[in-house]
Amino acid sequence: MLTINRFLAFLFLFIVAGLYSSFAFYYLNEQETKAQIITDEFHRILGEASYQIATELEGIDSINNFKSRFNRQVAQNNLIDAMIITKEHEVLLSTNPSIKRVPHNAHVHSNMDEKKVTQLLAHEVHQITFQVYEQNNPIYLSIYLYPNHYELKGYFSQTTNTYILYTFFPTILIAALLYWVFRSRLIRPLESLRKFAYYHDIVPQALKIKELEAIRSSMVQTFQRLEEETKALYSSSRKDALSGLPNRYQLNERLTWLIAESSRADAEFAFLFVDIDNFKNINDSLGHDVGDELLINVSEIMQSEVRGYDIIARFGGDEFVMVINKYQSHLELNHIIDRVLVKLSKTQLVRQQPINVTASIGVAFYPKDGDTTQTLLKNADIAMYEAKKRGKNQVHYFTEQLNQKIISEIAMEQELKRALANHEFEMYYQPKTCVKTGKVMGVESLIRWIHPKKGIISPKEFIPIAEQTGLIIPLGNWILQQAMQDQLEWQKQYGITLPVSVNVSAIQFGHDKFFSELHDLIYRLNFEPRHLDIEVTESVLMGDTEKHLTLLKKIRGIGISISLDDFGTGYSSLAYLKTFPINTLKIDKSFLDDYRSNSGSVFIDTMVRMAENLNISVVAEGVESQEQLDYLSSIQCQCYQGYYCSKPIPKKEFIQLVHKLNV
Ligand SMILES: Nc1nc2c(ncn2[C@@H]2O[C@@H]3COP(=O)(O)O[C@H]4[C@@H](O)[C@H](n5cnc6c(=O)[nH]c(N)nc65)O[C@@H]4COP(=O)(O)O[C@H]3[C@H]2O)c(=O)[nH]1
Repeated sequence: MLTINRFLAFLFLFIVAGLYSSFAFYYLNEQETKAQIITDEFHRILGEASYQIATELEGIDSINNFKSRFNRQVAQNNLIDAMIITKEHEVLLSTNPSIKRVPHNAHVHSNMDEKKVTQLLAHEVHQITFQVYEQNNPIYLSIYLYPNHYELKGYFSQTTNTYILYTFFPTILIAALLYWVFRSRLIRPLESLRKFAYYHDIVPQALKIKELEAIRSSMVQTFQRLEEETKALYSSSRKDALSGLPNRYQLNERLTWLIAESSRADAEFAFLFVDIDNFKNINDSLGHDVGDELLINVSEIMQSEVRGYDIIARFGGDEFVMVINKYQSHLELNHIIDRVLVKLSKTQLVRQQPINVTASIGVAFYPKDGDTTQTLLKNADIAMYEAKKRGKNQVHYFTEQLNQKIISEIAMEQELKRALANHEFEMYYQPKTCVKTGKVMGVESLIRWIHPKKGIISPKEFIPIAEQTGLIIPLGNWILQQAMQDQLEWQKQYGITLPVSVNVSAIQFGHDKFFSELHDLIYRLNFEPRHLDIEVTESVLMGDTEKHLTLLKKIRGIGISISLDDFGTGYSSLAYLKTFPINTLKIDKSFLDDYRSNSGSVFIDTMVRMAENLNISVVAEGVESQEQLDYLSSIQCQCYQGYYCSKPIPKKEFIQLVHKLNV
């Protein structure tokens, strides 16, 4: 590729060659002119001498009269070595006594028209022949001129030196000057522009060449603009646009730095994952603008509670991360978190609307709970979810135990999916027995997971996970169908008609299609609805009251009865019993465990009396002994469930049990 340096080298060679050839032309021309002048001079001398002799010679004997003139001529002209006059082969006169013979050199030329320097130097002798009369007889004389070759060579070599002197130095000087101009005005500026374009560091000085200066100034402007844009982009890519807090990228960077620093100093810091409780509701009901402003408020509140070296970042949506370090004790850290929670829960005025929010915070510690950003984030997130589960508006600290629990829950989810597809579930049945007669009055269906490796798994282990993952919907449908089919089978095969109770979880109950699917199933199986009892817990009543009341009424409307499970353990309210169409109260096992104590018996007695007054039947759960049964009998509780009668058993065993008890 052609570079400027190469181009300049070519240019200089061209200039040097041009200068040299023009100087050479001038020099050669000049040499030729000088050679011509010298030759002409020799010509003139010979011509003049021949004329003088021809006109003045009186007789051949008087030829020596011209000697003095010839001597003078030779003496005056240092380019002439000698002159002689000859007649035929005889030397008549000579300015140099050593020349005694007529030159017979083959190189003697009489033609003096050629004017080349080399030929001038090559001529050894110049000659002219002319005619004179001796007693009226013509005779021919010749004059020979011997050039002084030593002087001639010296003369021409002197001009050659002068030529070299006059051509070499100016050429080198001009070339050097041109090179300097090009280098300082073109090559160096271009090189500085190249470096500037590549490194963007040193801004080149203003340039002398107008076009280059235009390029330089436009480059400077462009780079300045690019730098500003890059800065703006860098800042926006690291900041959350809404709150102005660092975003997750900046958080990652700062955490990486903090982890390195803490690892060196062997220090601990707390990683807090903060999630605003029910933020979606605020967004949905009050609009995104209000939601956005609320998030700004929240970020300001959090900022006001931490110190400069702590980090607050918006992680996305309503999730924030706080990294708190340099606290004296966990107590101090807890104070900080508490302050944030308290301040957040105070009524906030957003667009003239008073809004109450709370937050759930999960805490993981570096390095105890994780020594990478990912692990800390994951563990703080797990802890945050635990805080939510425990009722929100609180902080929960991560522990490895909790982590393991979550991990096994995740594994359980996968296994549950597989189990559902592989039909690994089976319904067990536990009788509801009459306290007085000991006969089976009804039956509760209780699911079991027959795991191929682990054996029977209790519903307490997998139902909560099925609820969390939504698997409870297909599983719940299967349970209902299985319980109804078994009930129908007992009727048809054994003539046993017992109402079957099926547990329905709050999530299953809240599912939009719950009623329609239940209705379809009953219709499809041709099942008598009054033989079905649905067991719900108090949490079902606490949710969307209006919706659930309507649903319960619809269920009751088609003839299905409703039992309230685990009664007395939750937020039992008399209002529920008044409002909701409940058929049966199931007194929780914990009360029966405690029946001997005064307070325990009072509760059981009160519940039985209250149910009686409200025309609601009662089932006491968890009866394990004759004493408990006697007690129930003494307070006129009609029905019980418990190991005392039977544990939950497979359907075939259950039928045998019914046959045995209901004789
Ligand atoms: N120690 C003791 N325990 C007794 C006694 N009598 C009954 N139990 C146990 O008490 C639990 C009663 O069921 P739950 O309160 O509805 O509590 C159930 C229910 O909430 C849930 N569950 C069970 N099956 C299903 C189901 O098919 N669907 C749904 N959604 N949940 C179910 O799992 C929970 C646990 O079920 P299980 O392990 O079968 O445990 C059953 C039963 O085996 C007793 O005398 N002593």
